[in-house]
Amino acid sequence: MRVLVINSGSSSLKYQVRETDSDTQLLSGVVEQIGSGDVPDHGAALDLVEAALVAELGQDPGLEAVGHRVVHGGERFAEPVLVNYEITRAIERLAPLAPLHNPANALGIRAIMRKWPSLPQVAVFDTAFHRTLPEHAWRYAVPNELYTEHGVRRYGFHGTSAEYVTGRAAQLLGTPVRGFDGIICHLGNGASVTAIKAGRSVDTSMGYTPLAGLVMGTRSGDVDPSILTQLMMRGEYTAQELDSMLNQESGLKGIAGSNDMRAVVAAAAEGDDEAELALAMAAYRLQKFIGGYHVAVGGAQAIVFTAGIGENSWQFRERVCEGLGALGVRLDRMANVEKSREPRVISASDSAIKVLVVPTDEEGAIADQTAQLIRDSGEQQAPEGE
Ligand SMILES: Nc1ncnc2c1ncn2[C@@H]1O[C@H](COP(=O)(O)OP(=O)(O)O)[C@@H](O)[C@H]1O
Ligand SMILES: CC(=O)OP(=O)(O)O
Ligand SMILES: [Mg+2]
Repeated sequence: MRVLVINSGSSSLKYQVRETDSDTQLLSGVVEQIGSGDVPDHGAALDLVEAALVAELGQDPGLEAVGHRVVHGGERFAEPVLVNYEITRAIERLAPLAPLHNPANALGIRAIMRKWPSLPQVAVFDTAFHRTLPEHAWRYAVPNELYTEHGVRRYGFHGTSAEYVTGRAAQLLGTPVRGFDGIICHLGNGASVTAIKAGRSVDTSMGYTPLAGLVMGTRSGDVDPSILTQLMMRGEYTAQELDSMLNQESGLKGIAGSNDMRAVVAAAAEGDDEAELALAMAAYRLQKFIGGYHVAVGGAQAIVFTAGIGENSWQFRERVCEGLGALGVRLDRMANVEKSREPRVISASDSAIKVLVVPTDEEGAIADQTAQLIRDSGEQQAPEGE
Protein backbone atom coordinates (compact mmCIF):
# COMPACT_ATOMS: atom_id res chain seq x y z
CA MET A 1 0.00 0.00 0.00
CA ARG A 2 1.36 3.44 -0.89
CA VAL A 3 1.21 5.58 2.25
CA LEU A 4 2.17 9.21 2.84
CA VAL A 5 3.35 9.69 6.43
CA ILE A 6 3.28 13.09 8.09
CA ASN A 7 5.21 13.50 11.36
CA SER A 8 4.76 17.01 12.70
CA GLY A 9 7.19 17.56 15.58
CA SER A 10 7.43 20.72 17.61
CA SER A 11 9.81 22.44 15.20
CA SER A 12 9.96 20.10 12.24
CA LEU A 13 7.78 18.23 9.77
CA LYS A 14 9.11 14.90 8.59
CA TYR A 15 7.39 13.19 5.67
CA GLN A 16 7.77 9.99 3.72
CA VAL A 17 5.99 8.05 1.01
CA ARG A 18 6.33 4.31 1.66
CA GLU A 19 5.27 1.18 -0.16
CA THR A 20 4.40 -0.93 2.85
CA ASP A 21 4.15 -4.28 1.02
CA SER A 22 7.72 -4.14 -0.23
CA ASP A 23 8.90 -1.95 2.66
CA THR A 24 10.43 0.61 0.30
CA GLN A 25 10.71 4.34 0.68
CA LEU A 26 9.78 6.38 -2.42
CA LEU A 27 10.27 9.81 -0.97
CA SER A 28 11.51 11.22 2.28
CA GLY A 29 12.16 14.70 3.56
CA VAL A 30 12.14 17.04 6.48
CA VAL A 31 11.16 20.69 6.85
CA GLU A 32 13.13 22.09 9.78
CA GLN A 33 13.14 25.21 11.92
CA ILE A 34 9.43 25.83 11.47
CA GLY A 35 8.60 29.12 13.17
CA SER A 36 12.20 30.26 13.58
CA GLY A 37 13.54 29.97 10.00
CA ASP A 38 12.07 30.66 6.53
CA VAL A 39 9.00 28.50 7.08
CA PRO A 40 6.51 30.43 9.22
CA ASP A 41 4.21 27.59 10.28
CA HIS A 42 3.14 23.99 9.69
CA GLY A 43 0.68 25.13 6.97
CA ALA A 44 3.56 26.50 4.91
CA ALA A 45 5.52 23.31 5.62
CA LEU A 46 2.67 21.25 4.14
CA ASP A 47 2.75 23.34 0.96
CA LEU A 48 6.42 22.35 0.62
CA VAL A 49 5.50 18.68 1.11
CA GLU A 50 2.88 18.90 -1.63
CA ALA A 51 5.39 20.52 -4.01
CA ALA A 52 7.91 17.73 -3.29
CA LEU A 53 5.25 15.06 -3.87
CA VAL A 54 4.28 16.48 -7.24
CA ALA A 55 7.89 17.06 -8.30
CA GLU A 56 8.95 13.49 -7.43
CA LEU A 57 5.83 11.42 -8.11
CA GLY A 58 3.82 13.53 -10.57
CA GLN A 59 0.44 15.26 -10.41
CA ASP A 60 -1.21 12.03 -9.28
CA PRO A 61 1.21 10.56 -6.74
CA GLY A 62 -0.83 7.35 -6.45
CA LEU A 63 -1.35 7.61 -2.69
CA GLU A 64 -3.68 5.06 -1.09
CA ALA A 65 -3.63 6.40 2.47
CA VAL A 66 -2.12 9.02 4.74
CA GLY A 67 -0.78 8.21 8.21
CA HIS A 68 -0.38 11.05 10.69
CA ARG A 69 1.60 11.14 13.87
CA VAL A 70 -0.75 12.67 16.44
CA VAL A 71 1.00 13.49 19.69
CA HIS A 72 -1.86 13.61 22.20
CA GLY A 73 -4.61 10.99 22.12
CA GLY A 74 -5.93 11.63 25.63
CA GLU A 75 -7.62 8.70 27.36
CA ARG A 76 -9.78 7.96 24.37
CA PHE A 77 -7.28 6.73 21.80
CA ALA A 78 -5.39 3.57 22.70
CA GLU A 79 -4.89 2.48 19.08
CA PRO A 80 -4.62 3.98 15.60
CA VAL A 81 -7.97 5.21 14.20
CA LEU A 82 -9.44 6.05 10.82
CA VAL A 83 -9.91 9.80 10.76
CA ASN A 84 -13.25 11.52 10.23
CA TYR A 85 -14.50 15.00 11.15
CA GLU A 86 -15.45 13.95 14.67
CA ILE A 87 -12.01 12.44 15.31
CA THR A 88 -10.34 15.57 13.94
CA ARG A 89 -12.36 17.70 16.36
CA ALA A 90 -11.38 15.40 19.23
CA ILE A 91 -7.70 15.88 18.30
CA GLU A 92 -8.26 19.65 18.24
CA ARG A 93 -9.92 19.55 21.65
CA LEU A 94 -6.73 17.98 23.05
CA ALA A 95 -4.62 20.90 21.74
CA PRO A 96 -4.16 22.60 25.15
CA LEU A 97 -2.45 19.43 26.39
CA ALA A 98 0.09 19.41 23.55
CA PRO A 99 0.28 23.01 22.38
CA LEU A 100 3.39 22.54 20.24
CA HIS A 101 1.99 19.48 18.45
CA ASN A 102 -1.75 18.76 18.24
CA PRO A 103 -2.69 21.99 16.42
CA ALA A 104 -0.13 21.13 13.72
CA ASN A 105 -1.35 17.51 13.60
CA ALA A 106 -4.99 18.58 13.09
CA LEU A 107 -3.97 21.17 10.52
CA GLY A 108 -2.24 18.45 8.50
CA ILE A 109 -5.33 16.25 8.60
CA ARG A 110 -7.62 19.08 7.48
CA ALA A 111 -5.26 20.12 4.67
CA ILE A 112 -5.26 16.57 3.26
CA MET A 113 -9.08 16.33 3.62
CA ARG A 114 -9.40 19.43 1.48
CA LYS A 115 -6.88 18.35 -1.10
CA TRP A 116 -7.76 14.65 -1.43
CA PRO A 117 -11.20 14.23 0.19
CA SER A 118 -11.53 10.53 -0.62
CA LEU A 119 -8.08 9.49 0.62
CA PRO A 120 -8.36 7.52 3.89
CA GLN A 121 -6.38 9.01 6.75
CA VAL A 122 -5.18 7.30 9.92
CA ALA A 123 -4.09 8.93 13.16
CA VAL A 124 -1.34 7.12 15.10
CA PHE A 125 -1.00 8.42 18.65
CA ASP A 126 2.20 9.02 20.65
CA THR A 127 0.24 8.31 23.83
CA ALA A 128 -1.15 4.90 22.79
CA PHE A 129 1.82 2.70 23.77
CA HIS A 130 1.74 4.12 27.31
CA ARG A 131 -1.81 2.97 28.04
CA THR A 132 -0.28 -0.06 29.81
CA LEU A 133 1.15 2.07 32.66
CA PRO A 134 -0.10 0.88 36.05
CA GLU A 135 -2.34 3.39 37.81
CA HIS A 136 0.21 4.09 40.54
CA ALA A 137 2.53 5.35 37.78
CA TRP A 138 -0.01 7.44 35.87
CA ARG A 139 -1.87 9.09 38.75
CA TYR A 140 -0.66 12.33 40.30
CA ALA A 141 -0.99 12.68 44.06
CA VAL A 142 -3.58 15.45 43.82
CA PRO A 143 -7.31 15.38 44.74
CA ASN A 144 -9.21 12.71 42.81
CA GLU A 145 -11.47 15.18 41.02
CA LEU A 146 -8.51 16.52 39.09
CA TYR A 147 -8.44 13.16 37.34
CA THR A 148 -12.14 12.35 37.26
CA GLU A 149 -13.29 15.82 36.17
CA HIS A 150 -10.28 17.25 34.36
CA GLY A 151 -8.42 14.22 32.99
CA VAL A 152 -5.27 15.21 34.85
CA ARG A 153 -2.99 12.16 34.67
CA ARG A 154 0.27 11.04 33.11
CA TYR A 155 -0.25 10.20 29.42
CA GLY A 156 3.32 9.91 28.14
CA PHE A 157 4.54 10.52 24.57
CA HIS A 158 7.00 9.24 21.93
CA GLY A 159 5.15 5.92 22.27
CA THR A 160 5.34 4.95 18.60
CA SER A 161 9.09 5.39 18.78
CA ALA A 162 9.44 3.57 22.11
CA GLU A 163 7.41 0.62 20.82
CA TYR A 164 9.39 0.35 17.58
CA VAL A 165 12.75 0.67 19.34
CA THR A 166 11.71 -1.90 21.96
CA GLY A 167 11.02 -4.40 19.17
CA ARG A 168 14.35 -3.76 17.48
CA ALA A 169 16.29 -3.87 20.76
CA ALA A 170 14.74 -7.23 21.71
CA GLN A 171 15.60 -8.52 18.23
CA LEU A 172 19.21 -7.39 18.61
CA LEU A 173 19.48 -9.20 21.95
CA GLY A 174 17.77 -12.31 20.55
CA THR A 175 14.97 -12.08 23.15
CA PRO A 176 11.25 -12.29 22.41
CA VAL A 177 9.77 -8.82 22.92
CA ARG A 178 7.60 -10.10 25.82
CA GLY A 179 10.82 -11.13 27.56
CA PHE A 180 12.47 -7.73 27.22
CA ASP A 181 13.00 -5.45 30.22
CA GLY A 182 14.79 -2.21 29.40
CA ILE A 183 14.98 1.56 29.38
CA ILE A 184 14.39 3.50 26.15
CA CYS A 185 15.95 6.97 26.01
CA HIS A 186 14.32 8.92 23.14
CA LEU A 187 16.49 12.02 22.95
CA GLY A 188 15.42 14.45 20.22
CA ASN A 189 14.37 18.08 20.46
CA GLY A 190 11.66 16.67 22.73
CA ALA A 191 13.13 13.97 24.94
CA SER A 192 11.68 11.27 27.14
CA VAL A 193 12.66 8.02 28.80
CA THR A 194 10.42 4.96 29.09
CA ALA A 195 10.60 1.95 31.40
CA ILE A 196 9.80 -1.29 29.55
CA LYS A 197 8.81 -4.44 31.43
CA ALA A 198 8.02 -7.57 29.43
CA GLY A 199 7.89 -5.45 26.28
CA ARG A 200 5.29 -3.05 27.69
CA SER A 201 5.55 0.53 28.88
CA VAL A 202 5.30 0.68 32.69
CA ASP A 203 6.50 4.24 33.28
CA THR A 204 7.58 7.22 31.23
CA SER A 205 9.05 10.64 32.00
CA MET A 206 6.64 12.88 30.09
CA GLY A 207 3.33 13.47 31.80
CA TYR A 208 0.02 15.27 31.28
CA THR A 209 1.84 17.17 28.53
CA PRO A 210 5.19 16.71 26.70
CA LEU A 211 6.77 19.29 29.03
CA ALA A 212 7.59 16.96 31.92
CA GLY A 213 10.70 14.93 32.69
CA LEU A 214 14.07 15.42 31.03
CA VAL A 215 15.92 18.63 30.22
CA MET A 216 15.12 19.06 26.49
CA GLY A 217 16.04 21.35 23.59
CA THR A 218 13.70 24.17 24.59
CA ARG A 219 11.62 22.55 27.38
CA SER A 220 12.53 22.63 31.05
CA GLY A 221 11.34 19.15 31.98
CA ASP A 222 10.44 18.76 35.67
CA VAL A 223 10.39 21.88 37.83
CA ASP A 224 8.87 22.55 41.23
CA PRO A 225 5.28 23.57 40.38
CA SER A 226 5.39 26.21 43.12
CA ILE A 227 7.79 28.20 40.96
CA LEU A 228 4.87 28.81 38.62
CA THR A 229 2.17 29.49 41.18
CA GLN A 230 4.48 31.80 43.15
CA LEU A 231 5.49 33.83 40.10
CA MET A 232 1.85 34.11 39.03
CA MET A 233 0.58 35.02 42.49
CA ARG A 234 3.22 37.74 42.74
CA GLY A 235 2.00 39.05 39.38
CA GLU A 236 5.47 38.68 37.85
CA TYR A 237 4.33 36.58 34.91
CA THR A 238 1.04 35.52 33.33
CA ALA A 239 0.19 31.83 32.86
CA GLN A 240 0.62 32.33 29.12
CA GLU A 241 4.09 33.78 29.53
CA LEU A 242 5.19 30.97 31.81
CA ASP A 243 3.76 28.36 29.47
CA SER A 244 5.73 29.62 26.49
CA MET A 245 8.83 30.22 28.63
CA LEU A 246 8.87 26.62 29.87
CA ASN A 247 8.02 25.13 26.46
CA GLN A 248 10.06 27.32 24.15
CA GLU A 249 12.75 29.24 26.03
CA SER A 250 14.03 26.70 28.54
CA GLY A 251 16.07 23.48 28.48
CA LEU A 252 19.42 23.63 26.66
CA LYS A 253 18.33 26.88 25.04
CA GLY A 254 17.53 28.51 28.37
CA ILE A 255 20.87 27.60 29.92
CA ALA A 256 23.27 27.54 26.95
CA GLY A 257 21.46 29.69 24.37
CA SER A 258 20.96 26.96 21.75
CA ASN A 259 18.65 23.97 21.44
CA ASP A 260 20.96 22.26 18.95
CA MET A 261 22.95 19.57 20.76
CA ARG A 262 25.76 19.85 18.18
CA ALA A 263 26.26 23.53 19.01
CA VAL A 264 26.10 22.94 22.77
CA VAL A 265 28.64 20.08 22.66
CA ALA A 266 30.98 22.18 20.48
CA ALA A 267 30.70 25.19 22.79
CA ALA A 268 31.36 23.05 25.89
CA ALA A 269 34.46 21.56 24.22
CA GLU A 270 35.75 25.10 23.75
CA GLY A 271 35.34 25.87 27.42
CA ASP A 272 31.94 27.61 27.46
CA ASP A 273 30.74 27.30 31.08
CA GLU A 274 27.05 27.66 30.31
CA ALA A 275 27.17 24.95 27.64
CA GLU A 276 29.05 22.68 30.06
CA LEU A 277 26.44 23.29 32.76
CA ALA A 278 23.55 22.60 30.35
CA LEU A 279 25.10 19.26 29.37
CA ALA A 280 25.80 18.35 32.98
CA MET A 281 22.18 19.13 33.93
CA ALA A 282 20.70 17.20 31.01
CA ALA A 283 22.90 14.16 31.64
CA TYR A 284 22.32 14.17 35.42
CA ARG A 285 18.53 14.33 34.99
CA LEU A 286 18.62 11.38 32.60
CA GLN A 287 20.92 9.38 34.91
CA LYS A 288 18.44 9.80 37.75
CA PHE A 289 15.59 8.54 35.57
CA ILE A 290 17.65 5.57 34.40
CA GLY A 291 18.44 4.64 38.02
CA GLY A 292 14.77 4.90 38.95
CA TYR A 293 13.54 2.93 35.96
CA HIS A 294 16.13 0.19 36.56
CA VAL A 295 14.23 -0.34 39.81
CA ALA A 296 10.82 0.07 38.13
CA VAL A 297 11.45 -2.76 35.64
CA GLY A 298 13.04 -5.06 38.24
CA GLY A 299 16.48 -4.85 36.61
CA ALA A 300 16.96 -3.67 33.04
CA GLN A 301 18.67 -5.89 30.45
CA ALA A 302 19.46 -2.88 28.29
CA ILE A 303 19.60 0.90 28.17
CA VAL A 304 18.73 2.04 24.66
CA PHE A 305 19.58 5.38 23.04
CA THR A 306 17.52 6.66 20.11
CA ALA A 307 16.32 9.80 18.18
CA GLY A 308 18.43 12.77 16.95
CA ILE A 309 20.69 13.11 20.00
CA GLY A 310 20.55 9.49 21.17
CA GLU A 311 21.57 8.18 17.75
CA ASN A 312 24.15 10.80 16.84
CA SER A 313 25.79 12.36 19.87
CA TRP A 314 28.46 9.95 21.13
CA GLN A 315 29.60 12.72 23.45
CA PHE A 316 26.25 12.91 25.22
CA ARG A 317 25.93 9.11 25.43
CA GLU A 318 29.41 8.94 26.97
CA ARG A 319 28.59 11.63 29.50
CA VAL A 320 25.38 9.86 30.56
CA CYS A 321 26.97 6.42 30.83
CA GLU A 322 29.95 7.72 32.81
CA GLY A 323 27.52 8.51 35.62
CA LEU A 324 26.01 5.01 35.64
CA GLY A 325 28.98 3.25 37.21
CA ALA A 326 26.94 2.36 40.30
CA LEU A 327 24.70 0.23 38.06
CA GLY A 328 27.75 -1.58 36.66
CA VAL A 329 27.38 0.09 33.26
CA ARG A 330 30.58 0.19 31.24
CA LEU A 331 30.81 1.67 27.77
CA ASP A 332 33.01 0.36 24.96
CA ARG A 333 34.47 3.73 24.00
CA MET A 334 35.41 2.65 20.49
CA ALA A 335 32.00 1.16 19.77
CA ASN A 336 30.35 4.31 21.14
CA VAL A 337 32.09 6.64 18.67
CA GLU A 338 31.49 4.42 15.62
CA LYS A 339 29.01 5.83 13.12
CA SER A 340 26.35 3.46 11.85
CA ARG A 341 22.65 3.43 10.97
CA GLU A 342 22.29 -0.13 12.27
CA PRO A 343 21.09 -1.12 15.75
CA ARG A 344 24.20 -1.95 17.78
CA VAL A 345 25.68 -2.69 21.20
CA ILE A 346 28.03 0.01 22.56
CA SER A 347 28.72 -1.38 26.06
CA ALA A 348 31.83 -3.31 27.09
CA SER A 349 31.53 -7.07 27.39
CA ASP A 350 31.71 -6.86 31.20
CA SER A 351 28.96 -4.22 31.51
CA ALA A 352 26.20 -5.31 33.94
CA ILE A 353 23.57 -3.76 31.64
CA LYS A 354 23.94 -3.68 27.88
CA VAL A 355 23.90 -0.25 26.26
CA LEU A 356 22.44 -0.07 22.74
CA VAL A 357 21.96 2.49 20.00
CA VAL A 358 18.82 1.73 17.97
CA PRO A 359 17.78 4.24 15.28
CA THR A 360 14.08 4.94 15.58
CA ASP A 361 11.73 4.89 12.59
CA GLU A 362 8.51 6.64 13.57
CA GLU A 363 7.55 7.09 9.90
CA GLY A 364 8.02 3.40 9.08
CA ALA A 365 6.01 2.34 12.12
CA ILE A 366 3.22 4.81 11.26
CA ALA A 367 3.13 3.62 7.62
CA ASP A 368 2.81 -0.01 8.73
CA GLN A 369 0.11 0.72 11.32
CA THR A 370 -1.80 2.82 8.77
CA ALA A 371 -1.74 0.10 6.11
CA GLN A 372 -2.71 -2.53 8.68
CA LEU A 373 -5.72 -0.56 9.94
CA ILE A 374 -6.96 0.19 6.43
CA ARG A 375 -6.63 -3.44 5.43
CA ASP A 376 -8.45 -4.59 8.59
CA SER A 377 -11.28 -2.07 8.19
CA GLY A 378 -11.67 -3.05 4.50
CA GLU A 379 -12.00 -6.70 5.53
CA GLN A 380 -14.63 -5.81 8.12
CA GLN A 381 -16.67 -3.88 5.58
CA ALA A 382 -16.45 -6.49 2.79
CA PRO A 383 -19.54 -8.70 2.78
CA GLU A 384 -19.02 -12.39 3.51
CA GLY A 385 -17.84 -14.40 0.48
CA GLU A 386 -16.51 -11.45 -1.53
N1 LIG B 1 25.07 14.62 14.43
C1 LIG B 1 24.46 15.06 15.52
N2 LIG B 1 25.14 15.18 16.68
C2 LIG B 1 24.53 15.63 17.79
N3 LIG B 1 23.23 15.97 17.86
C3 LIG B 1 22.51 15.85 16.74
C4 LIG B 1 23.06 15.38 15.52
N4 LIG B 1 22.08 15.37 14.59
C5 LIG B 1 20.96 15.82 15.20
N5 LIG B 1 21.22 16.11 16.49
C6 LIG B 1 20.29 16.65 17.49
O1 LIG B 1 19.04 15.98 17.45
C7 LIG B 1 18.01 16.88 17.89
C8 LIG B 1 16.79 16.71 16.99
O2 LIG B 1 16.36 15.38 17.09
P1 LIG B 1 15.02 14.86 16.39
O3 LIG B 1 14.81 13.47 16.88
O4 LIG B 1 15.11 15.06 14.93
O5 LIG B 1 13.99 15.87 17.06
P2 LIG B 1 12.45 16.24 16.80
O6 LIG B 1 11.80 15.00 16.21
O7 LIG B 1 11.95 16.52 18.17
O8 LIG B 1 12.40 17.41 15.90
C9 LIG B 1 18.62 18.26 17.88
O9 LIG B 1 18.86 18.68 19.20
C10 LIG B 1 19.96 18.09 17.18
O10 LIG B 1 20.91 18.93 17.75
C1 LIG C 1 6.08 14.62 22.06
C2 LIG C 1 7.28 15.36 21.58
O1 LIG C 1 7.94 16.01 22.35
O2 LIG C 1 7.61 15.24 20.27
P1 LIG C 1 8.87 15.88 19.51
O3 LIG C 1 10.07 15.33 20.21
O4 LIG C 1 8.77 15.37 18.09
O5 LIG C 1 8.76 17.36 19.63
MG1 LIG D 1 10.59 13.64 17.17
